[in-house]
Amino acid sequence: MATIDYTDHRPARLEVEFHFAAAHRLPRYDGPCFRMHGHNYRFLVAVEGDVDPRTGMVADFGRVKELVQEHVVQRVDHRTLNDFLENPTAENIARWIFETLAPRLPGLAEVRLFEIPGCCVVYRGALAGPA
Ligand SMILES: Nc1nc2c(c(=O)[nH]1)N=C([C@H](O)[C@H](O)COP(=O)(O)OP(=O)(O)OP(=O)(O)O)CN2
Ligand SMILES: [Zn+2]
Repeated sequence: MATIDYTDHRPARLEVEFHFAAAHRLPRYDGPCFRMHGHNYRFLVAVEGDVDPRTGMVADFGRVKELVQEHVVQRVDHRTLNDFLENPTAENIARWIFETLAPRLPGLAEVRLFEIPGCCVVYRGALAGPA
């Protein structure tokens, strides 16, 4: 049996993947994305923290899945994103997902959103201002 020193708390990061399909248009875009069109979005939610010595987990994958499904996926899947975001770029969608989850998901570290295969945005919350 492997030996782990459980009193030596170590951080870890978990990531859970989600999908939704939605329509959007970019009202300030000079090109085809100005017109209404759709994407199959994919996003990863990352949670960081110390591994609980009793459970051996940072957070329960199942609890993360429930929270994100309820508060994000069910609100955007098969919807028009412009109904609640004025300019639904990948950057703004990732930020909206992060800010929706942050009060509900302790340890939320990052949202990585793929709008089209090979192109993603990473949002990590507000950057620290000058000291
Ligand atoms: N930084 C960003 N750039 C672009 C965004 C965005 O949200 N953030 N969004 C778009 C368009 O909405 C669209 O999602 C991407 O279009 P495009 O690059 O044209 O990719 P397609 O796969 O749809 O088209 P191809 O011409 O086949 O590559 C644009 N940029
Ligand atoms: Zn688009």
